[in-house]
Amino acid sequence: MALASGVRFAPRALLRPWALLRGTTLGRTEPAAGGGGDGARRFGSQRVLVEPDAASGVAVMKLRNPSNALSLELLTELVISLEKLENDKTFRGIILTSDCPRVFCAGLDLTEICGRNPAHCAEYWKAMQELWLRMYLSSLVLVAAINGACPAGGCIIALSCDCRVLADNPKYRIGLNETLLGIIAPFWLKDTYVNTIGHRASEQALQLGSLFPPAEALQVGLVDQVVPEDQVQSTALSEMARWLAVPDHARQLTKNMMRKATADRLLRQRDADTQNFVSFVCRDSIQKSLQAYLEKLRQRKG
Ligand SMILES: CCCCCCCCCCCCC/C=C/C(=O)SCCNC(=O)CCNC(=O)[C@H](O)C(C)(C)COP(=O)(O)OP(=O)(O)OC[C@H]1O[C@@H](n2cnc3c(N)ncnc32)[C@H](O)[C@@H]1OP(=O)(O)O
Repeated sequence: MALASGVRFAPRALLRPWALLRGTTLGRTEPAAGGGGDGARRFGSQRVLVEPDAASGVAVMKLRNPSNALSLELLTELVISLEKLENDKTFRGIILTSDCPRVFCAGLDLTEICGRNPAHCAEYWKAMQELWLRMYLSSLVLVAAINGACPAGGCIIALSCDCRVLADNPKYRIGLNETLLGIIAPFWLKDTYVNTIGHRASEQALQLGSLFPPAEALQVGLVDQVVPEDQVQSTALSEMARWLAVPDHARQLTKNMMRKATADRLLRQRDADTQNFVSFVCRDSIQKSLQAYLEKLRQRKG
């Protein structure tokens, strides 16, 4: 972590050369609609589309998985896209949004932990930890433009950003609803919640598994702005400008000062956290609940 320079403090050594890029098209670049020079070239993969604007130093990163459930592939592609932008000094900020109607991110992809062996569950959870660590400690400004439902793992992604703009639609609820699914948010999610909305509000919201509609999310401090749906992107850009008005080194070191202890706590206990997760989700009772829940989701669709 090159803390002294104040430029890059995301822990590079965290990234493992996962051999799981099956079926991805990472690194492919294509001209953006309307053509243009280098500043308009977008790149991406099956599940993440990146639209970089070199002139402003801001890239828009769009999730485009079904329901944006956090599959292993999506987690990996997000980490790689993030790293690519962090390594390119042209970029100072990312707006993270969804290309999927009505859903920002459906949280953990439950098919990754339902009926899978412990080794797969462990690989999956490590990838989840990795993305959170990368995002939470990113040297870039991350603004979440939340244009859809944002439960559980979706909320974690949003919380790891520096700022959140939520579309004013009562169906777009946000929060950590794990308890209602019979699961428990691990300590680092709890810590992130507490860092964002404070201890008492987190205690209540975590125990009750609250999913907040926009006005309540704003009131509790879970999001920074609630705006009409067609203004989410423009508001995210205005927020970005506000954050980018601050000198990078001062903002980055301050961000690190605020977040490092929380991230370090996970880094110290990463293996134990993985073991807890695996032994928990591999229990018969949890597997049965997961199966029933997935079935309910599929039936609800019809
Ligand atoms: C002391 C011990 C300590 C132990 C520590 C261990 C802790 C272990 C637990 C760890 C907890 C980690 C924290 C994170 C948890 C999670 O994220 S759990 C996932 C929570 N997410 C949800 O509950 C969301 C479920 N989905 C929905 O509510 C809706 O789908 C939606 C997001 C609101 C979108 O609605 P709509 O647009 O109407 O789409 P649908 O038709 O409902 O869905 C489309 C298809 O997508 C599938 N799908 C949806 N969500 C998921 C998902 N999360 N995983 C997998 N698949 C999902 C859905 O089934 C549909 O599929 P098809 O029918 O095949 O199209």
